Parts: sequence; structure tokens; C-alpha cells
Amino acid sequence: PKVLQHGAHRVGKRTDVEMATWRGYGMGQFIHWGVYSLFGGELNGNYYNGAAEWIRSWKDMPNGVYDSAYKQFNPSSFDATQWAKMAKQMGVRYVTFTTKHHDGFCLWPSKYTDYTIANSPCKKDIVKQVVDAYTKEGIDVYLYFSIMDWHNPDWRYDLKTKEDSVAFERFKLFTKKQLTELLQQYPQTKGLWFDGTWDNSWKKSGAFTDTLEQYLKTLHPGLIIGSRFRADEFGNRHVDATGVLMGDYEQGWERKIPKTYADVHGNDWDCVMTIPENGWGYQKKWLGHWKTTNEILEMTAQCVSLGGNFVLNFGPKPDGTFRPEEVEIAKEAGEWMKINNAAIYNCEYAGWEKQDWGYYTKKTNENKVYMIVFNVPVSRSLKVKPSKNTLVDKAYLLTAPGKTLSLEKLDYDASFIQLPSAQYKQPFVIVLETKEGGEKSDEQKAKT
Ligand SMILES: C[C@@H]1N[C@@H](c2nc3ccccc3[nH]2)[C@H](O)[C@@H]1O
Repeated sequence: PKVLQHGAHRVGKRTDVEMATWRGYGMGQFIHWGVYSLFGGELNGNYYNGAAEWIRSWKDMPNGVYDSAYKQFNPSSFDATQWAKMAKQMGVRYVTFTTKHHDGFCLWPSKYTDYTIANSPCKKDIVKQVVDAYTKEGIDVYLYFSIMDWHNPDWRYDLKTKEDSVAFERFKLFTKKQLTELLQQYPQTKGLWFDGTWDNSWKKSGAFTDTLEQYLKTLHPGLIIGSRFRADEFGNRHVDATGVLMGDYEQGWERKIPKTYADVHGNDWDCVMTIPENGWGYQKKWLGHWKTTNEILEMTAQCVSLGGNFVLNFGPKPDGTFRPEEVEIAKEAGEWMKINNAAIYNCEYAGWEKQDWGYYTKKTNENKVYMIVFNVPVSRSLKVKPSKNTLVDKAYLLTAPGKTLSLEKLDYDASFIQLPSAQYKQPFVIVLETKEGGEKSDEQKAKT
């Protein structure tokens, strides 16, 4: 069988320290900010019923109105340090920030197009200020970059004619130059978050995406790039023709969370999520349901319990401030994380049978399993069934390590933890100190 030339070049997870850091983040922040934020999903009193950052594509958006709007981009209250401090208080450990969304507007003074912040009233290098401020707060920065660029006349959705291919060659060079610029200007960047790579033009550029990814990683050793970037020579994305993930982690979990561990196929992964049902850029009207802090904490626990990270999106207003609902969520989530982050940071899939009360996470390289409890049963008895060859040595509330909880043994491999009678108004964490023992796992038996 032919060997795939431009498929994955690694099978399985990356084993380097940069990826181990990424794996342990637990919680991240996404920020979508740009010209689209000026509209907030609305024009002349009518609301665009799609994601607000897509408003340029709205049939009711007259040509030119969007493309001249950048002349009004002047965020008088933008303060990257305030953003970074809010993120720090929330407890996020990485941020992904939009340098250029599908509309092509660059939030850094790119040398390769005039459609940038340098030609807006703002003039500040927004990307630099965000990278510097978050790095100073100890939050790792990843740069979002949309390959699809509606403003660049050389962008093509498909390559049907010779002219298409000639134009797209120029476009690919432009893309390489902008990415080089971003990595050279903002070297603190830990990774690139690619988007807008689903069209045929990109799917037909598999060899180029392979070469470009290798070039970027040579330029910036340790760089982390997800599976949404590459295509193989047959146009496959995320997973190549032999079924191997292309990229350092599975980047397909957008507004959805895997149901079971089997769904993640042993890959690293993170989920990026909106607070409203959809919409990443600022929206004047949040249509439909807005997630509560408890929902967001449960999604975070769910992701970490399945070996991933949870990334929550914020859409700053045109003036550079956040809407009150987002500020409140960051504050409330941060209060919970301040007390309970041991169960989120540097934790992984525990491999124990899921129970109704909530989620297990396991501290990497330690004999500690955490129970993140969202649903206290009326019996107050929490069932615990460790994985094979693992015993629970001791159990206690994370907030009361001195008060051991009683474990009532059930059948051979399960126990009940009897909760003290109290009002449980917040999700809470129980620590299980574990040790080897009990029923030998099949492989252990085989070894003896
Ligand atoms: C992280 C998210 N990805 C972009 C996007 N565009 C899409 C078009 C079709 C289906 C899904 C999409 N996600 C959204 O605009 C946002 O940036």
C-alpha cells in the first residue's frame, strides 16, 4: 500500500514538557474581538440570527459598510492588564486570542496588508498588549488565526481554474508571511489556534499545510497546533487517510463535549464553548439560553474527567470592556476554582466507572482521585467503584482534610461514602487517597 506522504507524522500523544503543561491546564479562556464587535450582531435595528462574528456574511450587510467599519474601531476602555487580571482571578491557565478572524482584520500591525489595527483610530498593537499582559499574569497565550480571509482578494473557496490556483499561491505565501510575523513579533506565544480551514482550497493544499506546519515548528520549537490546521494529500482533515490524528490535540470539540472516554480516541483534546448558545464575538442580544456558572463548572469538570481542557469564550464590547454577565461568570467561577482547583489543574481521566453524583478526576503522577460532586442523592450515600487493583485508603472533603469520611463497603469492589448532613449549595470536591490492592487486573494476573 502507498505510504501517506502528508498525513500525521506522529502516532499518539506528544510526550514533551510543553504538551504536558498544555494537558494539565484544565481551564482556559477564548477571546473573540474585532471589527465584528462594533456591530454586536445588529444593523439598523435588525439582529443577525447567526454567530455575531459572521455578520459580514449577512445578506443584509451592504458591501463596504463592514469593510469601512474598522475606521470606527477605537476601544477607549481597552486595558489588557484588566483583561488578564480578570482571567487570573477566574483561574484560567491559558488564553486563545483572535489575531485575525474570517473577516481578515488584523489586530496586530501586519506588514502584509493595510487592513490592520495600525490603520484604525486605535493604532495600538492589541495582540502585543494581550500577549504581554497575560504572560505577565502567568497565563499562557495561544494565537487564534483564521486561514479563510474574506478581505484578501486572493482567498479562494475552491481551486477550479488556473487563475484560482495562481491567486491561491499568492494567498498561501501571504498566510506564511503573516504566521511568521506573529511568531517573530510575539515569541511568548505557546501555540496557534487555526480556524477557517474547511474549504476545498485548503483541503486541496495538503502538502502545503504539512510543509507549513513543519516550518512553523522549526521556527518556534515546542509550538502547539491542533488538528484543525492540516489536510493530508487526499483532503482528509483532523484524521488522515490511515486514521491517525494530524495535530498535537483534537481540536474539533467546538460547542460540544465528548460523551465518553471512548469518544476521545486516546488523544489530547480541549472543548471551546460559548456562554450563549452560539456566537463568539460580542452580541448586543444574547439569543436563547445563557449558561450559568454552575453549568460552566460542570462542563469544566466533565472535560477534565475525560482527559481534556475546557475553554470558555468571552466577547469584549467595542469599547474594550466585558459585558456584566461575563464579568459575573468569571468572578463566580474564580471563587469556586480558588477553593477546588486541585481537582482541575494537572488532572486526567481516572478510568473509574462514572457515577450519577458527578465526575472523577485523577491527579497526574499522584495516588489521588477527586470526586467533583454536582448531584447529592437524597440518601447522601455516594457510590464509589475504584478501577481494578485500586483501593480507597482514605476519603475526605477537600475543604476539611482532617475529617475522614466513612466508607461503607458494599459488594467486593464498591463502597458508599456517607455525606455529613449539610446543605450542599455548591459543587464540592471529595479527595480519595488510593493505594494498589484488591482484585488484580487481568494484565496484573497475566504478569504473575
Ligand atoms: C471558534 C469558532 N469557529 C468559528 C466557526 N465558523 C464556523 C463555520 C461553520 C461551522 C462552524 C464554525 N465555527 C467561529 O466563528 C468561532 O471563531
